[in-house]
Amino acid sequence: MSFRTIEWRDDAVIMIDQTLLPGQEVYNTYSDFRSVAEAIQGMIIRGAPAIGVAAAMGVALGARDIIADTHESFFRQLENVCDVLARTRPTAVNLFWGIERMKRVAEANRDKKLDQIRELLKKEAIRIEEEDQTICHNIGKWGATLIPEGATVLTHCNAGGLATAGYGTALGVIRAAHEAGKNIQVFADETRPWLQGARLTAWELMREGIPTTLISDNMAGFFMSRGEITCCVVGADRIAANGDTANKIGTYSVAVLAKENNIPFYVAAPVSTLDLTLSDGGKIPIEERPASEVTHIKGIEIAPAGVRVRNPSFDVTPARYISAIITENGIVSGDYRSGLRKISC
Ligand SMILES: CSC[C@H]1O[C@H](OP(=O)(O)O)[C@H](O)[C@@H]1O
Repeated sequence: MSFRTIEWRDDAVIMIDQTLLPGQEVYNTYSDFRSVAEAIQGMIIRGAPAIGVAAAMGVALGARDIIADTHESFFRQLENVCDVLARTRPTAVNLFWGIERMKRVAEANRDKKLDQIRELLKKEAIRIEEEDQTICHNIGKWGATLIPEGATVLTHCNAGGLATAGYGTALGVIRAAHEAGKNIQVFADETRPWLQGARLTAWELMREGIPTTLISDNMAGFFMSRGEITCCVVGADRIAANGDTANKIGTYSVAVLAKENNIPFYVAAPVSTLDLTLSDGGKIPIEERPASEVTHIKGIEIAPAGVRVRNPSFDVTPARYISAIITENGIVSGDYRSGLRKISC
């Protein structure tokens, strides 16, 4: 990949600015938790696993800056740091998973000195980023077994290195199949309105010489109906206990079209994206983002001023449209409720 999505360096957090891609590869430095929260909310960094890492590093930055004479004061202020980060985006469960993991480390070491707790939180945040690399490679290995030689794989949004700590989930499957010499090619949905496919997925795959064709979202059905798509692989932001999956808006449409055309539709995600507390996808919170993301592209207005806009950033694909869910622990299909519970352990 030769880019870094996010990195802890010299007691600061370095992130590539994804709003400037593909035109500019710019790295920003963040020294406080509030600016990390703003980066998550503004999609400087985005993608479920990536914002989980960013939130964890934000907690570590916040803990470092807390001024407290007592543990009670420290932990009360740490709670506020976590709340600010938790309020950035509601759908990707990885964000809350990362924050809760950091809270557990702090709680488990409540008996230590404050500076020791701060150091342990920094190490945990770095560990989460490092673990994600391994997790995504394992997702790739499992998922590549589902990708036939010479396949044309359609993907939606960006579930790539930019959405994780570097290797990707859906793009991890694609990378692993490519690295295994399967001569695959990719059709990438542009993914309106934020254009993660056009701006990020195409950028990632072209850098690695993976043959990629960019299409507008409304073309996916056309190519499926003409037999040009072998399978679909997408990421996820939250997977309910029954397998219903929240992912970027438009994923549901791709899944229904895939079913209609008898094309396998796969979801690739780490087990940290599972939310087994939710029985089904109807309870997954769906983020609504600013109207300007729909009415403007790169600051250029493409709709009449004042037009009414809805901008749900995710939709939920019912499990019946999902052929299999690929995780770092293996592949689940069929009875998702029991399969996901087993694979999550
Ligand atoms: C492995 S990334 C999962 C998921 O996150 C993206 O959403 P966003 O770009 O708004 O953060 C997209 O839904 C990806 O599939």
